[in-house]
Amino acid sequence: MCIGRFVFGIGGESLAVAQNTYAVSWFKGKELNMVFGLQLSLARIGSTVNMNAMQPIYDSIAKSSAFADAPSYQVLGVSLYIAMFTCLFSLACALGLAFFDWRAKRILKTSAATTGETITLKDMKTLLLSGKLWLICGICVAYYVTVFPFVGIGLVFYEMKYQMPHATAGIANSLVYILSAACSPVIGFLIDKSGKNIFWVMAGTLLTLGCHALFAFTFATPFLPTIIMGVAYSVLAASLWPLVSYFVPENQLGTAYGIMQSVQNAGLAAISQLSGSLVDNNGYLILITFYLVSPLTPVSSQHPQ
Ligand SMILES: C[C@H](N)C(=O)N[C@@H](CCCCN)C(=O)O
Repeated sequence: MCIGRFVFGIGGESLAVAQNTYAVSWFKGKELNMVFGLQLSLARIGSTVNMNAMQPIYDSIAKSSAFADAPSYQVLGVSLYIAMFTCLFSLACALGLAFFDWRAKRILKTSAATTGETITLKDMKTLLLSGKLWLICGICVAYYVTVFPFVGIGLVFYEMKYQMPHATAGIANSLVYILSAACSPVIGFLIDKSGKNIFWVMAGTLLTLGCHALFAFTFATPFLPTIIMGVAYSVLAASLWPLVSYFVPENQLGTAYGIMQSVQNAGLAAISQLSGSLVDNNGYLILITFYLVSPLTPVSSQHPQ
């Protein structure tokens, strides 16, 4: 399983780096934040379908006559084969993209997704010494560790703190992603119109901070902070990722996004472990208080655009 997850991580994250680089190369100076919003929206539709569909798929295979006596790992294997079809769909889309890129290159007599320049060792050194890049990486990791691991353990959190039945807790937990799927493109459009990415990054961070405070210190309905968190996450993600393209030259974008994803994933791996151990040993109040402190890092590391 660990090998499978390792390969999955390499594939998924490389895909994300390529997606971000293509998006900037094709849409910079146009509606870039909206394009990132659309990408986020589709990614979150995928997460929501995954969160809600896999268990029913597994249950219906287990109940089917063909697998009535099958051990659970076989039922799981068949469920994962079904999930594999969405990866094949993704591959088909990538092939379509390659075709359009090749066609654009032929018509425009240029490389569509790059300037034709490749990164040099000198560029790499300049990039690695760029304070702005590391600040964005800091914002990214400090913010994302308060959202993805929170959603990861959210189901049990809603069940335990708010005594919600399993199904209601599942709905509450999916709300962050459902809202993000619905509103990310609109938010991206609004960010394009205002052109103030750093302001929106700060707004998203502060709103998320408020949500964690409500989760930690009140027993008011959790639906309100969950809904706000869905909107705040969309605001942050649609404004943060395009920000890289404002100061990194086009031939270094892939490397810059690769560094950003690596830092993000290193933080997520560590904080997911820490979240589990904090919940088990200290309870949810300490965990949410920890989430409350983490976004302060992005707020304190931002300066006006
Ligand atoms: C999957 C990746 N590690 C990630 O965090 N992606 C961001 C959005 C990246 C911009 C769109 N390609 C996310 O919020 O899911």
